Amino acid sequence: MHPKALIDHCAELIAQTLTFAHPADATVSQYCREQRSLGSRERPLLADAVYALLREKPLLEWLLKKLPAPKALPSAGHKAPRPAKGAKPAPAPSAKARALALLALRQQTEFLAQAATAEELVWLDACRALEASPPADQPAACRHGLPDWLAAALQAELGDGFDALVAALKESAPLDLRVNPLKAKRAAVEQQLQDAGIASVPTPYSPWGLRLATKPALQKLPCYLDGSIEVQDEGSQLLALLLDAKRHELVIDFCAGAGGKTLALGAAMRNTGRLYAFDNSAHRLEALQPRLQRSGLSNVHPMAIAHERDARLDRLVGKADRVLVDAPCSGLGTLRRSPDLKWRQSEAGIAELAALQARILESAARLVKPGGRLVYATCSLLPQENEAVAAAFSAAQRDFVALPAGELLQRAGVESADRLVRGDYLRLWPHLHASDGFFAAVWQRKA
Ligand SMILES: C[S@@+](CC[C@H](N)C(=O)[O-])C[C@H]1O[C@@H](n2cnc3c(N)ncnc32)[C@H](O)[C@@H]1O
Repeated sequence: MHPKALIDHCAELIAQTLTFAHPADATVSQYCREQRSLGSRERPLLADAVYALLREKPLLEWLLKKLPAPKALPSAGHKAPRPAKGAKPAPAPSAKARALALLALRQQTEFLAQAATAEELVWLDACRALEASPPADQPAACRHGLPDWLAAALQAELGDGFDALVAALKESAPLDLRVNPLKAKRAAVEQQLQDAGIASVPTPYSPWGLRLATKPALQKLPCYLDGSIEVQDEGSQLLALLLDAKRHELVIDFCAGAGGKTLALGAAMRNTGRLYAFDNSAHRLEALQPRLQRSGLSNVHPMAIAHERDARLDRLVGKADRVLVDAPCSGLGTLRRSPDLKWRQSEAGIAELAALQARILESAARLVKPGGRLVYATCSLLPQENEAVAAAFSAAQRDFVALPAGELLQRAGVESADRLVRGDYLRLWPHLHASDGFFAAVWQRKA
C-alpha cells in the first residue's frame, strides 16, 4: 500500500482509538479486520502509531498546540485509499488525527518522506526541534506521559523513584515464559529454544521462568504445542508460587479469567487434588480450555459464577486449603503492554474497583478452611487497590492472620525474595523488577 494511503489509515485508526470505547489492541485488530486492504506488512506500522500516541499523548498534543499543523490537511494532494473489494472505504481522517499520526511516527523518517506533504515535512522538523529543546514551562505531563491524577498518585507512592518508573514504562515489556514442570525442565526448554534460534535466559526470581530478548511467534514450536511452555509474566508466576498449592489439596482460583495462574497452580499441585477455576465471565473461562488441553492438567474444574456471592459457592465454605483472589483491577501495572489503560481509568473508577475488590475478597475468604491460605493480588500500582484493600480486610477479619510474603516466597524457592516485598506485601515494579507491577497480600485462617 502506498504510504500516502497508509498514513490516512493511521489517522483514522488513531481517531477511533482516542474514543477509548474499547481496549486499544481490540480497536487495532477490529480495524485491520474491517480494512481488508491492510496486510501483515501494514499492521506493524499502524500498531506503532497507535501505541506511540498512547504513550506520548500529552507531548504530541502539546506539540500540536504550540505548532499547528499545515492547513492544507488532510486532502494534501493525494487520493483517499481505495478500499479492497467488499471492504469498507477508509473514512477521510480529521486534520487533528492526521497530525497526531504524523507526530506519532516522527522517528520513521523514511516512511514519512513518502507519506507526508512537503509542508508537513517542514512542520515535522520544527516539531522535532521544539521537542529537543523544550521551553522551561513545558507541562510535566509531556515528560512523564501520564494523566495528572495518576502522576500525582505515583509520585506520592514512589517519591524519587517516580522518574525511574516513568523511564521503565517507556520501554517495551520483555516476553516471559513459564515452563510447565509437568512436561519439561527449564534448562531443556532453554536449549530447545536455542536450537530454534530463540535466545532466552532464566528469569531472576521465578524458578519456572525464561525471559526472551525478542518476541518471536511461539505457537508453532513443539514446546508450545506440547504444553511445555506458556506465555506468562514473571510477576504472575510469583503469585502462583506465593499460594504454594500442594498435591492433593482443594484449591480455588476465584478470578481465574483465561487461567494463566490456574495453569501454574495445577502444575504445582502435580495434577492431583481439585482446583476450581471460578470467574464471572464464562467467555474468559472458555479461553482456558485449549490451554488446559495443552497443559496435560485434569485436576482443573472451571465454573462460571454469576457474581462473588453466587449460591453455588456455599457448599465450599470453609473447605479450601488455598484460595487465590487475582482481583479485577485497573491493570496499571501493565502499562508497558497496555498504555491505553492510563487514559481509560479515572479516580472515580479506581474507587469503584476498590469497593468491588473488597467485596470479592470478603466472599472468597469464606471458602478458606481453618489453617488454610488466602492470597489477594492485583496488577495495579495504586495503594487504593492494594494496601488499602488488604489493611481493611485485616482489620475486619480477625480470624485471618497476615503472613510475610518474602518469607513464603523464599520457602517456595524464590531467590532474593526480600527484594520483592514491602513489609509483609509482595510489591513488584517494572523499574525495580523488570516485571509488570503486581501486589499481593497473604493470610492464614486461624486453625
Ligand atoms: C485480573 S483478571 C484475572 C486474570 C487471571 N487470573 C489470569 O491469571 O489470567 C480478573 C478476573 O476477575 C473476573 N471477575 C470480575 N468480577 C468478578 C466477580 N465478581 N467474581 C469473580 N470473578 C470476577 C474478571 O472476569 C477477570 O477475568
